[in-house]
Amino acid sequence: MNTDTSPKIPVVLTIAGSDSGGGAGIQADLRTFAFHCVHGTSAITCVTAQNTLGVVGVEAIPPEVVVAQINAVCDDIGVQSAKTGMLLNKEIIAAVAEQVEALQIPNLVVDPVMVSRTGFQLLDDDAVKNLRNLLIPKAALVTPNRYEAQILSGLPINSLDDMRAASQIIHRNTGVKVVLVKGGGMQGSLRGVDIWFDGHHTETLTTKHVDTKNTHGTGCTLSAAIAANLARGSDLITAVKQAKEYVTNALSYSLAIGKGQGPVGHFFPLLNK
Ligand SMILES: Nc1ncnc2c1ncn2[C@@H]1O[C@H](COP(=O)(O)OP(=O)(O)OP(=O)(O)O)[C@@H](O)[C@H]1O
Ligand SMILES: Cc1ncc(CO)c(N)n1
Repeated sequence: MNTDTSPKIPVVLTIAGSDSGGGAGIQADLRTFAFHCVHGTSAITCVTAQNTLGVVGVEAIPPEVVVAQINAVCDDIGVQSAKTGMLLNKEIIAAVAEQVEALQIPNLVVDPVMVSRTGFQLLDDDAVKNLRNLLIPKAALVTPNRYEAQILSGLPINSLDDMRAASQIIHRNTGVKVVLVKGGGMQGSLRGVDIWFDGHHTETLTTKHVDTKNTHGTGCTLSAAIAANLARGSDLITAVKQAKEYVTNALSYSLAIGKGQGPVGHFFPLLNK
């Protein structure tokens, strides 16, 4: 084959856990990458047994195997951006932070995954310190949800003003370039509202609230879409706005599968054709 005709496709890396139900984690990330026309690569940090009802088991991948996956991808293929999702424990976080630094991985989006929607703990209690001190400072963007923003800022969050205050504290405490506090865990129409803080400007990013119980994977999908948009050349605020639109569409076309909270649906570009 004449490789000169190969399209130039950006490459993105996800460092995250596997979700057997296919709605979140690595599975959501790779699907999101494909629908953004970027080539997805992965470093799996843990394997979860989960479905739409919740998480029933989790097994960690040894940190050196996580590192080997990151190196295998970066040494040969190279990436234009990366995201982290479920990292599970402090050893994996420290190893990932070291590789991000050593390999100078660009455009890092950190989704500081801590607890599933169904209340299952996805990060050890003693791992928050490493997330805050080692990994988040290396990110272009950190995307805590309501619960994660409360843990990272120490503030209870019940209003938009609380989300704004938390974003500023997280920015100050970690030195991350930009904080996006997500509103999916808030009440009513605030569920479609996120707060952006870059150290100078606060922006309130609003998309229409979608009334559905099938919201599994919104956070993973958002951070994966942001990383994909960055790899395609969008600036950060544009990447976030485009990703929010994608998530809103995915919520509108979410899948009523399983007996619990179904996943967001990525097939909207292919439907009604
Ligand atoms: N019902 C909704 N309608 C519109 N947008 C929503 C809704 N729920 C969540 N979002 C949006 O989805 C994105 C992810 O936010 P959310 O707070 O749900 O993340 P998360 O809790 O990390 O997700 P996950 O359930 O995957 O852990 C945000 O941009 C948020 O505004
Ligand atoms: C593997 C995995 N990553 C992230 C989340 C958060 O939605 C989840 N439930 N499972």
